[in-house]
Amino acid sequence: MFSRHLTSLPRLSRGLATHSGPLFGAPATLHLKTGQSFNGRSFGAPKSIYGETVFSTSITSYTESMTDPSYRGQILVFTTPLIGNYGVPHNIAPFDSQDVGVILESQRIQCAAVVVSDVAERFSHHKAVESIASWCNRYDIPGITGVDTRAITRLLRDQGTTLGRVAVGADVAAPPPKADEFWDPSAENLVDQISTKEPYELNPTGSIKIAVLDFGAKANILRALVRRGAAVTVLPWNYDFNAIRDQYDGLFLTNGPGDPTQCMDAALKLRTTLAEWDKPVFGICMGHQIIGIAAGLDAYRMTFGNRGHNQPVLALASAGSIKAGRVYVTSQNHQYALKLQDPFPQGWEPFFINCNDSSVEGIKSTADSGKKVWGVQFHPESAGGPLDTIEMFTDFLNECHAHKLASSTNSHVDVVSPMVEPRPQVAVAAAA
Ligand SMILES: NC(=O)CC[C@H](N)C(=O)O
Repeated sequence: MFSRHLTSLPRLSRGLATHSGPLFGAPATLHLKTGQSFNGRSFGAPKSIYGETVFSTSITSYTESMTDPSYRGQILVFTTPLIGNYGVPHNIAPFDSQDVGVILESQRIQCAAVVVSDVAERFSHHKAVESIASWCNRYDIPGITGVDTRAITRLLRDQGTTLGRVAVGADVAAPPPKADEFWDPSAENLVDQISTKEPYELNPTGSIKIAVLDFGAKANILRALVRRGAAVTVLPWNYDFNAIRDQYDGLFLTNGPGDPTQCMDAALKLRTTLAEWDKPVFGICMGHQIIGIAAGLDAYRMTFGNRGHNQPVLALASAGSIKAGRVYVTSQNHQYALKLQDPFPQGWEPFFINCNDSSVEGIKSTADSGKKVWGVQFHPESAGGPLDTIEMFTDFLNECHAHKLASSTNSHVDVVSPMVEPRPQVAVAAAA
């Protein structure tokens, strides 16, 4: 099977990369800190790397997953056996204030390494310009293929997310690393490494002003706001938003990598915001965890987290487009979650619960709290789909418009209508 892939290398000439040396074939081994090792073949960058080994049950969208900044520091095991069959698109969208400059979730591959059962070198898609191996090579990301990803996943599911090392080439012959040699990305503030260093604006002429705290934003979150007419100011994760909050109609907190308790600075600032500011606030994944911590909930580390595009969540309350009692299929990528506690902090209630493991999937301010604040553990914007909950962005912006109207003398209110996500437009423009 492996040799079949070698036959399609000429196709790489359409790509952007130049390559020195073979993209496939060197021996490679995945070592887990718990003592297990899996031998396969290397693809992408021929280098060894440490990381946290996690698995994703996504069937498609490896390009979006690999560019998701929340995967920073992680060795990503795909449970889907064949990865790479539709190649990798050109990841540059024409930059203007309407969009975020890329068609994937960020400008580069963010995960530390990828683990695949059967990587496809022969790829086919009208937007593809290179193979996953070529792409990994350009971003210096190692991959390992030809390993039993089902066995690895079952291990990770039983023993939990585990530190690992992908050893490539000469390192394969070396003994496995000792327990204290493994690098733990969660011990670092990964958010600080990835968040924007300076504020910047998108769509400055938009009809409603939204501040975004960037914990490692996926591009499609910014697109989802801009496409619905928001003027977006993206701020560093620990920016003193309270000093400028009067300029904005709403606050959004993004996804981000690592342990949320590394971002206590942001949670404490947000606690002040929530106490003193009554405009709408919406957070996704890391943003939701920060809202929860600010509200007085605790975050904990799950055994193996939830990663995939097929996570069912049950709505416990109705708000905007979300109806209590319905199950929504969602995209997720998280290792931490908010603890379900009874009673919930005053003024807060659970919003969603995971149908598989009963973890908290969302919280919201109660109707009598006088606030409009929501956090969701899943990704409503999911670029890889499903889009069951995408209209939560419309709901958020409509609440911002309504609040703006209520606090002004102007009687006209802009209303954002539910919309079909025009996601492919950006990609078409890039490919043309
Ligand atoms: N996608 C995210 O924002 C993930 C949040 C956090 N890093 C976690 O793993 O739980």
